[in-house]
Amino acid sequence: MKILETRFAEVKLIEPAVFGDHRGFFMESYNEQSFRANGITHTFVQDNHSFSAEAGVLRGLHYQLNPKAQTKLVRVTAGAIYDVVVDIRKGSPTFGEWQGFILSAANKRQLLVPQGFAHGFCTLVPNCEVQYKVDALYSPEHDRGIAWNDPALAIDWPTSSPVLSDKDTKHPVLAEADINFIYEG
Ligand SMILES: Cc1cn([C@H]2C[C@H](O)[C@@H](COP(=O)(O)OP(=O)(O)O[C@H]3O[C@H](C)C(=O)[C@H](O)[C@H]3O)O2)c(=O)[nH]c1=O
Repeated sequence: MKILETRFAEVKLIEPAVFGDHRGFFMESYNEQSFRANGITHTFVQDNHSFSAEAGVLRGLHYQLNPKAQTKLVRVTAGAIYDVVVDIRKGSPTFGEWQGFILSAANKRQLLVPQGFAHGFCTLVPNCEVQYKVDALYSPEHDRGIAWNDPALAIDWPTSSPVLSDKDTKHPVLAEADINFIYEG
C-alpha cells in the first residue's frame, strides 16, 4: 500500500496493493497491521455502506461532535465520487479550507477523514456504492452538518443542482455551525 499526502497533514489518501490476474483482482481493503505500520492506528467499530442511484447525489457536509467525533476510512466499490473534506478545527491555520478527491471503484483509492473535518461527497455517475469504516458509533444526538454550498467555503462541486436529502438542505453555514473541534498543531 502507498500513503499519499494531501494538503492537510492528517488527511491521507491510500492506494492499496491490487493483485490482478486473468480472473480479475484481489486486494486487502483493510489490514490492521499494515495500516498501523503506515500510521493509521484507529480502531474502527462500525462499517457503513451507502448506495446512490443517480449521478449528482450529494451527501454532506457531515460530522459528529466530540465526544462522538468520527474518523472515517472511505472507499468506493461501485462508480465514482468527488469526495470533499473541510477543516473545521478552531484555531487551525487551514480552518474552513477544503480539498476534493476522486475515489472510484476503478482507482480503488481510500481516503482517511480525521476527526475535526467535515465530510461530504457527490456522485459522478449513477449507481455508486460507498463503504466506510468509522472509529466511533453513530450518535444522532451528535450528528451535525454544514451547508454544502456555503459561499465562504466555495467548494467546487461537480454540480450546482445536486440531489439532496431534506436534512442536507437545512444545514447552517460554517460560520453559524455547532462545532467543538480545537486545532492541536
Ligand atoms: C450515518 C448513519 C445514518 N444512519 C441512518 C440515519 C438515517 O435514518 C439514515 C440515513 O442517514 P443519512 O441521511 O445521515 O445518511 P448520509 O446522508 O449518507 O450521511 C452520511 O454521509 C456522509 C457522507 C458522512 O460522512 C456520514 O458518514 C453520514 O452522515 O441512516 C444510521 O443508522 N447509522 C449511521 O451511521
